[in-house]
Amino acid sequence: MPAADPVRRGIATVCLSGTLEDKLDAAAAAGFDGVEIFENDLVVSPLSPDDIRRRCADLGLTIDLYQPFRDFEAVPPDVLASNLRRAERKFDLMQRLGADTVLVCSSVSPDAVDDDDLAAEQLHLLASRAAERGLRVAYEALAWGRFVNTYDHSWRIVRRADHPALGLCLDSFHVLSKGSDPAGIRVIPGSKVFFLQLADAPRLDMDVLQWSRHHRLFPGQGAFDLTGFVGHVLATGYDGPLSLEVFNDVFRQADPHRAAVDAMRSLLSLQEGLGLPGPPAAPELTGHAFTELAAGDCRGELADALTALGFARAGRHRSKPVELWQQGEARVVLNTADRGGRISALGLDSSDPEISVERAEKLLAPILPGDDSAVSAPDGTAVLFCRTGGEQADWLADFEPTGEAAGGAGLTGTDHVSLTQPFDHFDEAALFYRSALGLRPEPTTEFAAPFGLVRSRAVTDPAHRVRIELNVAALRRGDWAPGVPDPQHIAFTSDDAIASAKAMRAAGAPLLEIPANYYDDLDARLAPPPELLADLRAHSVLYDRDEHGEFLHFYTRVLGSRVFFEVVQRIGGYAGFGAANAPVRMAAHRRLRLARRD
Ligand SMILES: O=C(O)c1ccc(O)c(O)c1
Ligand SMILES: [Mg+2]
Repeated sequence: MPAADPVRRGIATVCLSGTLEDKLDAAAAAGFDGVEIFENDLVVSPLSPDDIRRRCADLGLTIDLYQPFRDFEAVPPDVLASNLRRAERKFDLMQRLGADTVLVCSSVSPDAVDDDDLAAEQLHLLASRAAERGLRVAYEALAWGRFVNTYDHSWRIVRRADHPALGLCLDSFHVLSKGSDPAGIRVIPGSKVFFLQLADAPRLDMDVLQWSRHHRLFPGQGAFDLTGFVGHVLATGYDGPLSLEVFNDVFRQADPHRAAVDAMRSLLSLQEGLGLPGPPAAPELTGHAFTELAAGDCRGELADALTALGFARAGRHRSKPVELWQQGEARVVLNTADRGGRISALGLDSSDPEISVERAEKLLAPILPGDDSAVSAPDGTAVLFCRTGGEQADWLADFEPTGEAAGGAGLTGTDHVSLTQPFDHFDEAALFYRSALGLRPEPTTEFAAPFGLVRSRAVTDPAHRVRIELNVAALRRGDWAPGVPDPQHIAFTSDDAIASAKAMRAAGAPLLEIPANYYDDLDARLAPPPELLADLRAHSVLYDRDEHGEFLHFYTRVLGSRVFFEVVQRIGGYAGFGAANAPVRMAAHRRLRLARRD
């Protein structure tokens, strides 16, 4: 980031996997300025507090917070005495660490009583003990605190305690999970906000402690309005770090270096939303230029299928074993140098490809070795920014036209690309596409598929010219699940799906058969007009409808091990992906795999 960047960025060690050393190394490598040291990470470490202090200094990290100190306030005198003794030992430790602020979270103890005056009096005492050593106390209302569980309540107590070494820790999760109005934060003087912790989360209707301890996400990955929240906090004059505190079961197991980069990307993207210095604005993405398949081991099968779908091999790469297949504006590139039968690259048209790459790089996307117009997405798919048909940098110029003409089956372009993500990188991928590419995430949906729940989230440009659908098994898949491993597909657009299906079937396309039960159920649920239902049934075309419009779509069989094609027709403003029909497709693919094995 430029030297003028005024924002300090921090991360709590609890966000990352591994030992304290692993966590500190990862935070520093990702460019964080500071850390919150989580008590358990220190207690299990063989490093002395002095070692930790030195190590952080060597890594260029400040220790911005020591946390948490629990169950302190509003207790009978004997408990208070023992709590103060506990606090003094932690103050000793903080002085050795060189950390000047301790987080005290609101009590969940059965010893505590519902008495704000007593809480304020005892926190005042704690703050004066801290002040004697040049330390400060940041009081945080846990959403499940026994008596104090909203930020406004914690602020009333801090105001009543009235000690310069006592302030608030505001944590976006506790405020937003309770549905509290964060605008009220604006009345708190910035000098009394000692610390700001940031976490996003999916909207879940569940016990708030469980929600917090297992499902927090980095900003931009969940459903909370973090930009609005931080805007209110900054309006108070708060000038401390933006620090992430994310308890998440997946991140706790993930490579900490990778998770720390994901975390940093979330803060850089948040800064942009706040109008703070950041990467160049995202150029408009204007369409799917092409989708590349690594086809070295299944070129024949893919070429036959594309031919039957009405594509022609329109070009041959001038220097690489790569073919361009085209129909209308739908383009598939078969790269026979690479194997795996997977989608290896997304070619996206950008109004300014150079700026698109520069932005993605600033948002920590790895530039692809050997191709400075491409970055690597979290699942390893290359994302190339291009300008189809432009005067400069037209990627099509790399292809020698073959003169082969498309038979044509009514396909006009690419509607979307669907990529199943590795379980551990789904949230990272959604944030990557949102931040680095400037796409917008749609709400997360879930559906029950034959081999388990599937979670799905699409990212699109505002005009829906680029759509990328990200899917993941909602739970880590067991060994049994025999569905297509990590399926991926390219969906092409047609103005008349039924006519396209007819033409493709006549040309011998390997289309997927849909069982009669589906059409009986469709009739019961949506009652399409009888002639339409008969056409859908006759051609194995699936159907969906919502308040915006209608959707007709059909699929090919799986080609190679995991890739297939879809044809879609959108009528009116239908913006979904026919999620209700996905289990039908999955079961049909499964049946074919079994048949192939026999
Ligand atoms: O889950 C907890 O106990 C916990 C601890 C410290 C925090 O800052 C917090 O937000 C939650
Ligand atoms: Mg917190």
